Amino acid sequence: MSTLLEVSGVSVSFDGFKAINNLAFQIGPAELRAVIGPNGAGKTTFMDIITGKTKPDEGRVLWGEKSTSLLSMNESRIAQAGVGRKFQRPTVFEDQTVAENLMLALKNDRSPFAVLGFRPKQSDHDKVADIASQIGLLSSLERKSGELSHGQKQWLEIGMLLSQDPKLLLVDEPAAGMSPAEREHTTELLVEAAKTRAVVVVEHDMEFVRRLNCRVTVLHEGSVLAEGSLDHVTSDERVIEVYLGR
Ligand SMILES: Nc1ncnc2c1ncn2[C@@H]1O[C@H](COP(=O)(O)OP(=O)(O)OP(=O)(O)O)[C@@H](O)[C@H]1O
Repeated sequence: MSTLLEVSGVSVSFDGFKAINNLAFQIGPAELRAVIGPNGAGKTTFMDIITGKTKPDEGRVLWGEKSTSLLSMNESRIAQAGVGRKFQRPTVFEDQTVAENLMLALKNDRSPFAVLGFRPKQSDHDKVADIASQIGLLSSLERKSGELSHGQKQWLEIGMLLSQDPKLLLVDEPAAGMSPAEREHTTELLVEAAKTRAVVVVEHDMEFVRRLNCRVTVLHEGSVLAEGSLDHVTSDERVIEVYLGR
């Protein structure tokens, strides 16, 4: 299997505390992966390293067919290279419609000035409709985003990221605060997205992780403690110890 992202030997310390410790992680170009781990395991720092927000003290982060190092790139270049990140709280433009939010994201320029002189082509409208259908918001295109439910706002933001066609999508706790029906739709959305790109989902909710039905990486104290199917990792004695404190 080819590799899209390869992290190896990565460590980072904050004031002498090793938040990431000799971390190794690989993901393929069309793969869904769940990353779990107790509080403070290093999940957020791991994503910060991939997106360039935090630079590690040592190690390698290689990207794409040419194994380009992401470490020499700043955050915006890493985003341009195809890394999209969805934070926990949705950050859509509440006064704009769903269609307008998607159109803005499509143009990859969120400044209102860029929109003033912008005349969307038919192909842009088609792409917006296509993404709205993927995220289940086709019938809500003309609604103001502020009127959407929490779950719908999360989907809209995922759609805004998808419209930029990232090769790797990092998603932080997508199921938090969602109703059971919304969680189910989110699962489908992420599984579908991972058919054509790599998707890494950081999640605490094990039921949600089970439904993703994908390979799971367990982080603990900044390293990979276990990796494999959810059944495999949850039957690992060390994982049980970390989660249950035994
Ligand atoms: N900028 C920072 N300065 C100092 N310590 C930090 C910084 N960022 C993270 N840490 C510490 O590094 C460790 C890993 O934190 P991180 O947020 O990556 O864990 P996490 O797995 O995402 O946790 P949670 O599930 O609670 O979000 C924690 O002990 C945290 O306090």
